[in-house]
Amino acid sequence: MIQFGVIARNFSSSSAVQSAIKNVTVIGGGLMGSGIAQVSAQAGQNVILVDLSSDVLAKSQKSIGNNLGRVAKKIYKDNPKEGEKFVSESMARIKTATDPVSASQGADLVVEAIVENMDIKHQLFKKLDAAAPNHTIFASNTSSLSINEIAAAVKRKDKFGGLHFFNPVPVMRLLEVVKGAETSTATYETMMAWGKGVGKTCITCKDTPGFVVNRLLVPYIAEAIRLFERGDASARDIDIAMKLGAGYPMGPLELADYVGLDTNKFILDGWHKKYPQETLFNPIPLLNKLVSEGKLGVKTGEGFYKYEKK
Ligand SMILES: CCCCCCCCCCCCC[C@H](O)CC(=O)SCCNC(=O)CCNC(=O)[C@H](O)C(C)(C)COP(=O)(O)OP(=O)(O)OC[C@H]1O[C@@H](n2cnc3c(N)ncnc32)[C@H](O)[C@@H]1OP(=O)(O)O
Ligand SMILES: NC(=O)c1ccc[n+]([C@@H]2O[C@H](COP(=O)([O-])OP(=O)(O)OC[C@H]3O[C@@H](n4cnc5c(N)ncnc54)[C@H](O)[C@@H]3O)[C@@H](O)[C@H]2O)c1
Repeated sequence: MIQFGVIARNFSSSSAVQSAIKNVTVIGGGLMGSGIAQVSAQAGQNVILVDLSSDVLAKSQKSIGNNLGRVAKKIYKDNPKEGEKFVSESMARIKTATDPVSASQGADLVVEAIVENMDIKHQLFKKLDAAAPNHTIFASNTSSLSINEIAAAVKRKDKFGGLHFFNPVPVMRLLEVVKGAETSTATYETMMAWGKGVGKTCITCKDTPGFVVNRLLVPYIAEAIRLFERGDASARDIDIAMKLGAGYPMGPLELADYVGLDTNKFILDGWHKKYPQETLFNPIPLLNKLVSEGKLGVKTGEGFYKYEKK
């Protein structure tokens, strides 16, 4: 059961975000960007959510509205009127745009949550670096790429770091705050204060592949897929084992479907290339087969499991 009491407590302490950041531009209005925009707005931040596609933005605004409703039902269960006010005021703080440059002109913080592709992230940050105010902090929500390597595209390396949220953002209470080699202490402290202010429990780590959680999740999920591929156990039993045996809310194969098998494959292939001697990161024929057949998990209706189309 999700501890909404914790979210409520975080929310109340975050309603006056105690940091230098008031205006946040989130670039990438997909799964993660929409969640980051939501938690920022509900903590009182002014948010501009940017995506290439206005269709994506329209879909994301709808899902943000629905998810705010879920949060409101928990926090204001005895006062629905207040709940409606919470939702409408939070939604009013979120603007959308398709031009990242103009959307970053007034930003104190830009959080990037676009496609996990180094070249595309470089192109975006290079463009923003030349246009955004000098004080603006840049952060990437990347799952698996190096913060230092992404920062190579900008001059403001002292104002660049990692803010790694977890899916689904409104529910997962962790935020990994990553200090790059040249991130200044002031930037790091501002990111930590902002993360706390939007209701997250912040941990910090160096710029190491996968930071903390994914570095442990990658081998875990990879080994679960190999266990299934060898026929040692069924997908269902593997997932039940980890839910009842290790207390996880989702089993590894369920989680792989939830995050997306293409994302899993992308990360594994990237780390195999970077660490060819590490057998834990070896390619997995079954994963490659599912991805090649377009069975990407929840987002396509089938992965290790079949899902009803919503
Ligand atoms: C091949 C191997 C190598 C590669 C492997 C790579 C793996 C790692 C890398 C993957 C890629 C990137 C990963 C990323 O960088 C880091 C991550 O995000 S890792 C994933 C972390 N997340 C999890 O582990 C999720 C675990 N699951 C859960 O916590 C829960 O199942 C759930 C998702 C919260 C759903 O909860 P349930 O109880 O099952 O179902 P409900 O639907 O009832 O939801 C419960 C409760 O939560 C509220 N809620 C759910 N979703 C949202 C939402 N989107 N917004 C707001 N609220 C939400 C909902 O209100 C429910 O409460 P109720 O309404 O019932 O009162
Ligand atoms: N999915 C997860 O579980 C998860 C969790 C944590 C971090 N991440 C990371 O967050 C980032 C986004 O992941 P996601 O799952 O939200 O992906 P997504 O595909 O749901 O969303 C990405 C969005 O970025 C948009 N986009 C792509 N290029 C763009 C550009 N140049 N300018 C503006 N918008 C652009 C796309 O239109 C898309 O809507 C990735 O770096 C990923 O590694 C993902």
